[in-house]
Amino acid sequence: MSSRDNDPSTTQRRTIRPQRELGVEHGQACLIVLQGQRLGQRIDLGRSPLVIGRAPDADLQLLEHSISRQHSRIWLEPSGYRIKDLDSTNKTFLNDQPIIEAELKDGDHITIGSWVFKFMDASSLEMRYHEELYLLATLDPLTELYNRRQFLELLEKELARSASHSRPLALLIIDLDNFKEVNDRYGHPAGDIVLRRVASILRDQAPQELIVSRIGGEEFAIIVPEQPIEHAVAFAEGVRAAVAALDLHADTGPPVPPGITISIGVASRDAETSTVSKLLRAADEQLYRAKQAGRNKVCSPLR
Ligand SMILES: Nc1nc2c(ncn2[C@@H]2O[C@H](COP(=O)(O)OP(=O)(O)OP(=O)(O)O)[C@@H](O)[C@H]2O)c(=O)[nH]1
Repeated sequence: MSSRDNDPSTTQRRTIRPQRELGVEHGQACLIVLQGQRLGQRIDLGRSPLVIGRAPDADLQLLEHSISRQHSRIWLEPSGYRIKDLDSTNKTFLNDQPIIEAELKDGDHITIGSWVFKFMDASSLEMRYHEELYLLATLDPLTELYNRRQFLELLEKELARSASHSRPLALLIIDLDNFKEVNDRYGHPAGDIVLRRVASILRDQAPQELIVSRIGGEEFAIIVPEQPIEHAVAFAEGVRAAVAALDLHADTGPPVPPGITISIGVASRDAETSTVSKLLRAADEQLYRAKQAGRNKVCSPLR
């Protein structure tokens, strides 16, 4: 196995699903990795064709020498999904038979190089079971945002992608202000209502390409791909203002507090923050500055 085979960006493109898209759409199908890196990983098949290959611009990039740059294509026709071998050197196999083009049926096994995928149709019970498992494993039950584990996985992939394409990447760490007081004064269930309300503001404010997660008790994070830090700071300022303007009494009535504020630390990928832990630490340092500066603030290396 070459060192590139360990690249964490492998298979990243179709695996990142913003929260709003969670749930099986009618007609949607997926591939499950049965053999290869990230065993059990699910790749959603939408309405646009999926090109599988070794090339960096393949929709599903598999970094393995036995796989051609453009190896196979899967696409949706009115009758269902089809697969075609793109004249690859080592062929595409469907249920162990080499194919040129074929219809995909629920449960089919696709072999490309050393990878084996299982095709699952949205209507299959197994697909629904996988969907449930996927949601349980990746979502925070209170807010239905991504959980910490999924956040860390997505951040690692986004960092690798941003580095390999020399694209910017920013990270926001968001912490509720004086939240202990909310719990102490209004009770834990009221605290949960506040957390859910803040989560829904974050979800509503964030454009679809942003990745919103709950990474701790009263701590959230938003990954901002493809944006310079100036844009991420402007977005953070908008989120901070939207939460500060919340009228919780009007929304739900007592026993929740009348309002809540948040502090936000923003950092972006550069030579000093090129790993998950370094980028997290940089954003945390900015969050600390925001708390020290009196809370209800956005801090970043810019200000
Ligand atoms: N209701 C509720 N409270 C939680 C949950 N997870 C953590 N907390 C509470 O969040 C509070 C965090 O308090 P601290 O870390 O002291 O921070 P803080 O009071 O927000 O103060 P600053 O961050 O300095 O503004 C604690 O009271 C935790 O019990 C949760 O899921 N639900």
